[in-house]
Amino acid sequence: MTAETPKGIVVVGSGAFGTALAAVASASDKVPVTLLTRRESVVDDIKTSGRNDDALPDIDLPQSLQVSIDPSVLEGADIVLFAMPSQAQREAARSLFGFIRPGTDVVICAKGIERSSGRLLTDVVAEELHLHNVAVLSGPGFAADIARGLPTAMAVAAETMDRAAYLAEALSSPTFRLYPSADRIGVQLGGALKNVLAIACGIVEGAGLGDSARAALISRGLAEMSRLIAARGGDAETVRGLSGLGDLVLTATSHQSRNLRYGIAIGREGRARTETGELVEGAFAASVAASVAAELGIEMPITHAVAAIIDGRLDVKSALEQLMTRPIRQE
Ligand SMILES: NC(=O)C1=CN([C@@H]2O[C@H](COP(=O)(O)OP(=O)(O)OC[C@H]3O[C@@H](n4cnc5c(N)ncnc54)[C@H](OP(=O)(O)O)[C@@H]3O)[C@@H](O)[C@H]2O)C=CC1
Ligand SMILES: O=C(CO)COP(=O)(O)O
Repeated sequence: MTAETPKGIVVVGSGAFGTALAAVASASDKVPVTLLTRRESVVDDIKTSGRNDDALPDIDLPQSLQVSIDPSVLEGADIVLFAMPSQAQREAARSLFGFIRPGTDVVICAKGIERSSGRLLTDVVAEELHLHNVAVLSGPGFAADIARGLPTAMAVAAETMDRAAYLAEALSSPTFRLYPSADRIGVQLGGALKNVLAIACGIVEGAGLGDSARAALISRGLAEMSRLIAARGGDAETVRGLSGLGDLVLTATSHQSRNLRYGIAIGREGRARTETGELVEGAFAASVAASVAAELGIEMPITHAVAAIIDGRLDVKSALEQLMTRPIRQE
C-alpha cells in the first residue's frame, strides 16, 4: 500500500450515488470532501437542512461535507469522482476540462457504456480530460444504503494495482470497503451488463415465470458477461467479483433496483415501456452491448433479447420462446 494521502476529494454530480459517495467519504474525516452540483437548490438544502432530499430523502449528511456550485473547487482536488449517469460522462468531462489539474485521479462512478460509440467510460473521459489515470468504481451498493452507513463493499479499478490500492485506501471508510483491481475493462463491463441482466430478471418476475428462471438467467447471464469481458481484453475472472456476480445478485433480486423495477413493468405488460420514469442504465446499455457483442462475434442471447424487447422488436413471449429453443450446448 502507498503512503500517499489525498488533500481534497470532489464528487461531481449531486444525484443519489454522488451524494452517497460524498457522504461516506466525508464521514471518515480523512480529507476535505466537496459535493459539486449544478443546482443552487441542492446547495441551499444541504446548507440549511443537512440533507439532499431530492436525491436521498430523510438521510442526514455529515456536517463536514461541503457543497458548491462553483467548478473551480476542482482545482484543489487530487481525487475527483464522476457520479453522473453514463451518457452524461463525456459532456461533463468536456465542460470541466479546464478545472481539473493534470495528475488528478478521476474515478468514474457510473455503470454503463457510451451508447453512441460502444466505448468504455474510462476511455471516453480520459480522451476528454487528456488524462491516463482514469479509474472506475463499481459493485453492489444502493446509494441509500451507503449514505445510511450500512456495510457495503465495492471494487475500484485503476491503470495499475498501486493506483487502485491508493484509491481504495483513500475512499474506504469503516462502513464502505473498496477492493482494488487492475482490470478496468472487467469492472466496468460487469457494472454495465449486470443492469441489462437485472432488466431480464425483472421481466421474468413481472411475467410470473418463477424463481428457477431467475436463477438460470443469473447463471447464464454471468457466462455472457465473462465472454464479452474476455473479448474486450479484460479478465474473465473479474465476473466472479463484486462488480460482476455481487452486483448482479443485488440488482436481480432487490426491489430497490430501478433496472429490476423497469423489467418487472415490462414483464407485467408483455412489452417495453417507452418511458422509464427514472434513470435505468440498462435500457441504454442493452442495444449497445448487443451491437458490440455482434461485432466481436460473441454470443449474448439474453442481452440480445433484452435489447430487442426494449427497442420494440420483440414481445416477452416470443423472446422467451427464442431463448428456450436455442440449440442445446455444453454449459
Ligand atoms: N443510485 C444508486 O443506488 C447507484 C447508482 N449508481 C450509478 O451512478 C450513476 C448515477 O446514478 P444516480 O446517482 O442514481 O442518478 P440520479 O438520477 O440520482 O442523479 C444523476 C445526477 O447526475 C447529474 N448530472 C447529469 N448530467 C450531468 C452533467 N453533465 N454534469 C454534472 N452532473 C450531471 C444530475 O444533476 P442535476 O440534478 O444537476 O441535473 C443528477 O443529480 C449511474 O450510472 C448509476 O448506475 C451506482 C451505484 C448505486
Ligand atoms: O447499481 C446499483 C446497485 O449496485 C443500483 O441499481 P439500479 O440503478 O438498478 O437502481
